[in-house]
Amino acid sequence: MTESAETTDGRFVPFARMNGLGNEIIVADLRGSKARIAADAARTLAAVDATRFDQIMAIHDPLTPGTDAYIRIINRDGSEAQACGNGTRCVVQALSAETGRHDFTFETRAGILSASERPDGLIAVDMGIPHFAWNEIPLAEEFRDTRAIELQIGPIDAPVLHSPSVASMGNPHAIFWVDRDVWDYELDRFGPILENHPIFPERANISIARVTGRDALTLRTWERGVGLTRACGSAACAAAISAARTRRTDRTVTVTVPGGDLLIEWRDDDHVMMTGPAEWEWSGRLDPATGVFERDGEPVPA
Ligand SMILES: N[C@H](CCC[C@H](N)C(=O)O)C(=O)O
Repeated sequence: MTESAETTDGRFVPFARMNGLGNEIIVADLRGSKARIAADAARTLAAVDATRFDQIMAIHDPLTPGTDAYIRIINRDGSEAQACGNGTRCVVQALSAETGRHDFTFETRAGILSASERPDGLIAVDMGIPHFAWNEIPLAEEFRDTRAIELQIGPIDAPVLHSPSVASMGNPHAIFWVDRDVWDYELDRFGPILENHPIFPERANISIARVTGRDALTLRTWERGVGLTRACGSAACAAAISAARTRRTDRTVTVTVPGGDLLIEWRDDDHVMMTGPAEWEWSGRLDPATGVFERDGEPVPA
């Protein structure tokens, strides 16, 4: 994080452009400020190449004693998400660089989670416990068994994708199982239709997954409020637990996403652990009300 916010008129807050396996993340530091990042400001930042992002992780002062920060998660379209695994790793790396600490506890809309930077630099996040009940995901109608729900796309008699597993990792996910290469499917075409399907009253993150072994799967995700991304940590968790729940894999799985590998472990205490990298790219300052920004070392815009 940068120290330069004080040199502005107070509107600007420090941010870092980072990524988690190619999931494009802006970590914005709003601690000590009453400001929030406006949805319009987020959309403005998303429209500029340099600051195009999948999620903004807005770090706020803690609400609950014992936590290090409250994190608001903002999607590219300005909507809010409950969970973001890759972004959480970026926050850990940023705060670890700032404080020298390695263990953190955060609060998000999905609850309280802990995360640690390991000596090898990888970051492990406790993504909490999954939820499988139809009304917790949520779905618009009752399904007793969410390991495979009735939903398909493509011709009625020869659907291209069908019978997804659905799960909540704090945010809603649908996982379509496929036998062929995950790149063979037009996720850019089906993603928007499925994300906004009436069965998902809060929309959903849509993934296609191919099981490649008892401990491995490949995954592509169309993210709610974003679109195709190179990685989605909560989707990797949702896919891994759904694979284990349907006996396709064991409970520890390497999930290969377009940006690389995430290790997911569904522990016996029901918590889902996600381990992977985070990378800093550059830092700057932004105005949370407008989305006006500048890189460190450049003059502050008027
Ligand atoms: N990229 C994130 C997921 C963001 C989820 C968001 N698109 C939503 O639920 O609205 C991750 O690594 O978990």
